[in-house]
Amino acid sequence: MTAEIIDGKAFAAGLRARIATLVPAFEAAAGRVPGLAVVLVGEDPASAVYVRSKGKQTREAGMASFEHRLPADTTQAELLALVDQLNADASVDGILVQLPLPKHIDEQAVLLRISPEKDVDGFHPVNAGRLATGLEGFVPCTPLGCLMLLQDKLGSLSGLDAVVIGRSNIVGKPMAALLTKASATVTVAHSRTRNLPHYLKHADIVVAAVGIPHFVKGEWLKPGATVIDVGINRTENGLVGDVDFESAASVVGAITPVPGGVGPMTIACLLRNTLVAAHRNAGVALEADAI
Ligand SMILES: Nc1nc2c(c(=O)[nH]1)N[C@@H](CN(C=O)c1ccc(C(=O)N[C@@H](CCC(=O)O)C(=O)O)cc1)CN2
Ligand SMILES: [Mg+2]
Repeated sequence: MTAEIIDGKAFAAGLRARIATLVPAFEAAAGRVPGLAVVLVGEDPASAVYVRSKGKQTREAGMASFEHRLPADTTQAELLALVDQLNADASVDGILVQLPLPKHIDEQAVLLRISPEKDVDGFHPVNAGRLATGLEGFVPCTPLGCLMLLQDKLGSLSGLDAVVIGRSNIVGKPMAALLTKASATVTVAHSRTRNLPHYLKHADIVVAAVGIPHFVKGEWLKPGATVIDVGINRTENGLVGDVDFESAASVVGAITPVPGGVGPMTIACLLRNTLVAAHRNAGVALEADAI
């Protein structure tokens, strides 16, 4: 193995520590701490773990965590009523509805109901549109975390060739928008792309978010490339990424591991977005490059 392992877990811990240092100044100015409401519907075990981590890390950063656990048979109307209540609650700066939702609930209808000013997940079409047009808004946490790791490793991304594998609203599309904004030359590939190795051979940056275990092979990658593996696939051999780590690590320059790469960045960026939301909602200034 020749690749540098990008330690997302350590980077995320540093980011959370920086966020925690900014909370007291907000509290002094606003007379309250930032608040994050997290809503979990049903008993999906992985979602329950993520929601527990979000609550714990929110409190550790000195913010208020409001956790709402609803039964799997909650109706869409009941969930929308809770979102309305959280939209109107001045102690709540950020609202996050944990995905996936049970099948009987229309995910888009719920995400549309969250006030864009409290949409710390960045999933509301208003925030997606703001990102697409270069306006200030909330950027989805996972791609924001990927961008931070890339910029930390590479500095400027200007002119670099990037391939994003995956076109979801949560990762692939916002990732492509962020890389474009950073002046990379971006190709969006996905599970139906013909001849993916053709695109990857030229890619200085690869972000794999396709949801297929070990999908990307080392021999497809450009020597020295930087690879960000967003995949979190539960297999009988444990948690694995979308990249075949073994073969990739002998070719590329740097790669994120799974676990311990992108995953921890997701929650750290959620705390970042919540702190930003709190400043905007309370009309308190936050230095542009504070976090
Ligand atoms: N409303 C949202 N729902 C979901 C999001 C999201 O950003 N907003 N993302 C994912 C799940 N997710 C956070 O919610 C998340 C996934 C993974 C991790 C993480 O730290 N992973 C660890 C491994 C943990 C494990 O063993 O499972 C790692 O990769 O090291 C944090 C958050 C879908 N839903
Ligand atoms: Mg896809």
